[in-house]
Order: sequence, then C-alpha cells, then structure tokens
Amino acid sequence: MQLFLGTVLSSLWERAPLQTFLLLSAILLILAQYLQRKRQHLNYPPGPPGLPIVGNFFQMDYKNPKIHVQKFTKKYGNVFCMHVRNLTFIMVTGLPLIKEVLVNQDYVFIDRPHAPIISHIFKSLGLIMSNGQGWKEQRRFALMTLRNFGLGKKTLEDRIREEARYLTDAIREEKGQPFDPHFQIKNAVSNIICSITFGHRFEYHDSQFRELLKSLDDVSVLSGRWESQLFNMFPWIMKFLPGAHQQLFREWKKLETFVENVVKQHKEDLNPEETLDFIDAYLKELSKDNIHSSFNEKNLIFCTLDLFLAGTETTATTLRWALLYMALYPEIQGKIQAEIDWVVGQSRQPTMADKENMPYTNAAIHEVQRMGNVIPFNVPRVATVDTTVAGYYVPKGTMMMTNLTALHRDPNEWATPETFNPEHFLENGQFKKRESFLPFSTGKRVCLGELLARTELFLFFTCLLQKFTFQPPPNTQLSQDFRYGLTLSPVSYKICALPRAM
Ligand code: HEM
Repeated sequence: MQLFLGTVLSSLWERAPLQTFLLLSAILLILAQYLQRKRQHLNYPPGPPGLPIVGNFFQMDYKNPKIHVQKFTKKYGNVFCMHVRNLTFIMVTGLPLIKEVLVNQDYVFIDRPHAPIISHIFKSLGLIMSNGQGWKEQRRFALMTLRNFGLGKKTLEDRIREEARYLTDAIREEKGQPFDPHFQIKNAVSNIICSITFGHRFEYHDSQFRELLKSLDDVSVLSGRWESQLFNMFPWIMKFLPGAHQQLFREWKKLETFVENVVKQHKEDLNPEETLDFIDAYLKELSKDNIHSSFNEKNLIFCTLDLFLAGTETTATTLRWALLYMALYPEIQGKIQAEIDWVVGQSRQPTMADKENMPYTNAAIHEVQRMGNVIPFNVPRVATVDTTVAGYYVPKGTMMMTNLTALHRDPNEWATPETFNPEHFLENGQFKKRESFLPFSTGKRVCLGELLARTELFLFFTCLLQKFTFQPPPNTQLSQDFRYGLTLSPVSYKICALPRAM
C-alpha cells in the first residue's frame, strides 16, 4: 500500500509539482481539522489546531515559552491542550486548577512523563524522573538521609555559614571591580549538596570542578533548545543527527562519569563503622541485599546526579537573580542592609534564628523567588489514569503542566506583578505568607530540597548583604533579560560588590 502511494505521489510530483503540493497541503489541513473535531467530540480541552505529525511544534516559542502560553491561555482559557507528534500536553492556569491537579488529584498526576528526551537522560531512575514504587523508596531514603546529615539542624546551618564565609572572601578578592558572580555562587551552593552527597567541598579555583559546573550549566541551557524538543518527536532520526541535543547528551555523560568515579572511590574507602555522606549511606543500604527493592548501583548514581543537579542549579540561579535585583533596586537593598545591621550587626554572621526578626529581608527573598520564577511551568506530571480536569476529558498518558508563571504574575493577586516589590509579602510590617506563591510546587511530589533551599537562600543572601553593596558597573544599565533552559535564569551580567564600611 505504502509502495503504491509512493509511486502515485512521485509520478504526480513529476508531472505537476505545484498542484501536487497544493493537493497534499489540502489533505493535511482536512486531516488536521478532522483530528481537531474528534478531540472536541471527546471533550478534550480546547487548543490551537496543529498539523498532522508535527502537531503544534511550530506554534511554540522555544526561546520564551511564556509568549505562546500567554497567547493560548488568553484565547482558549485556563485549560488548553497542545500536542507534538504523539505527546499530548495540557497547561492549567490559576490557583484552583493547579491545586486540583497537584493536591486534589495528586495520585492521578503523581508520575512524571516519559518523553524520549527525559527517558534518554534520566533513564527513569533517580528521584526527579522516576515513578511508582521505585520513586517512593528513593524519595523516602533521600529525605531520611538528608535529615541524618543535618537538614533542618544546626550542623547543616553551620556548614552553610562556613561556605558563606568562603564566598564572601572570594567576592572580596574582586576588590569592588565589575565581575560575573555566576561561578562563585554556583560553586558555593553546589558545595553544600556536594558535602552531603560526596562528603567534601570543592575550592573555587578547582578547574576540574569548574568544568563540571560548566557541564551542569550547559545541560540546563541545552535542554531548552528546539533540537532537544525535536528529539522528543523523532528520537530514532535525531539520534543520528548533529545538534544541541547531542551536546546535551555529551555534557550529561560527563556528569554521569564523574559521579560513577566518586561512587567507585567511596566503595574502595567504605568503612562499615562510619557513614560519612549520602553515597556511604546508600552503599550500606545496598549491602542489605534486598533484590526486590529499587536500590542498586545505577540508581545510586542517578539519585546522586539528581541531588547534584537540583541542589545546585535552582538555588544558585535564584541567588543570581537576588544580586541582580539588589543592584537594580538600591533603595530596597538599603532597607535590607538596615534590617541586617539592626538585628545582626557586623560582629557576627546571620543565623536562621534571626529570620523571624527580619520580616523585610524574608519578604525580599520571597519576592526574588516570585519575580525570578526559576521553574516557570513546574516539572511536568502525567495522568496515570483517564480523568477530568475542569470538566474536560484528560486521557491516561497526557502530560500535565502547571502554569507557575501566571500564578506568580497574576494581577489579581499581586499589587505590582511586574515590579520587584517586597511589600507583596508584608502586612503591617510583618511577614505574610501568600497562597499564590508556589516556587517549590505543592502536593506529594513537592520539591524534596525545599527546606535546604530556603536555609541556603536566607543564609547566603544575608551574609552577602551584610558585607557588600551590589551595584551596576559604572555607566552600565543592567537588564532583566533571561534565558530558558532547565531553569529560567538571568543572562550573564557583571556587577560590582562594594565592601561595606564597618
Ligand atoms: C530555589 C530552589 C529550588 C526551587 C525553586 C525548586 C523547585 C522545585 C520544583 C518546582 C520541583 C517540582 C515539584 C513537583 O513536581 O511538584 C522540584 C523537585 C525537586 N527538587 Fe527542587 N527546587 C529548589 C531547590 C532544590 C534543592 C536545594 C534540592 C536538593 C536536595 C532539590 C531537589 C529536588 C528534587 C530531588 C526534586 C524531585 C522531587 C520528586 O520528583 O519527588 N531542589 N524542585
């Protein structure tokens, strides 16, 4: 049949290429409309009509997805549907619907989708992209081990404060001259999760570790490229074609090899009497020899990689936004410094106990997270059974995205949604929690590192502002431009860190 069609088409093409092209386009359009009507008939959420095979691929803005998401939300409402080849995904907007998906129907949407690119990189292992019993076991173990290594306790707080001292020393070395704080911040943040997982920190001048952080950065940027999205559609072709996705795989492999070597070293040095870090704790779990559990060496490597990736990228990006906003809003920076001086002074480092006496600083950190919005559409979920959302039919296997961007910029919720304004989190001078603020998501799959991230953000931020005033370099206009990847991050910028007079 295919051969017959192919022969007919090629002879038509030879005789009348233009007419054949028009005929084919008309057939494709009719087919697209037919599929669209079929979807409406089944009460699928509305959405832009797509082309056969490629679906809505060409209607998406890969550099700034906010643009097409905003456009389609305006046109089709708070639940709209798009598809790219055989992947169908739905975007929900607005707090009630986000809660419906992440909280009320948490067990329906508990799993992650297995789009080709996700399966290729994460192999359905680890913490972020695993599902089912394996995910439950790994998440429980990771949470317990993080607590055993000081999460929520003084020991980890002291570790972060010590790292903040290294960071302030490194920034002081810049002598108030313009510099890009990207890698110093990334190194400092990464050292916290590295000391929990690998058992040690890395010097800021360690060129090998710098290379690794660069790979992490590349992984984040390259995942947002259109070639990586094309891999989701045609993995069997894209596997052989050059492009950003191939570099993404190479950079990820470098990270994987690094962790494999660290695990190998830990196996050689393992002392049954001592558990020094996450890898040691996991190796001991492996020695329990429960063949039915999800604990195995491959999963150890992927859990460690996930902690390294998630524990570095998001928090470091948030802190980069924080310094940028401080330089852009000197008055707000001045108020935060006044609060730090009043509550902490200059003779000691800030501690977590200071937080409750520092409502303005706490509000400013929340505002950095609202404006920075580092995970704009949350990490995707998938419907594990057929269900309905807002009355629309959502079949099993549909990818579900939750629109945190619209939530964090909702003009009905925030007085000045597009402007940095810590007052959003204050009431009568006291810190006020906001329901429409979900940077760590919510429900059973909420960010596993939320407590760690909050502790790091507060301590790094206050320690830096205690010692420096951040300013744009002379005659320079700092921009709030961003780049999309695994996280939404500011484009590289240079800044001056002027030591504060003591
Ligand atoms: C400002 C910093 C951070 C932000 C904004 C953030 C945000 C998020 C979000 C939105 C999710 C998806 C949750 C969902 O699907 O509902 C997530 C998942 C996750 N985060 Fe974070 N995160 C941050 C820091 C961290 C840190 C420091 C760690 C390190 C321990 C971490 C580890 C994870 C892991 C392992 C997951 C996957 C959880 C699962 O699927 O069960 N995150 N994070």
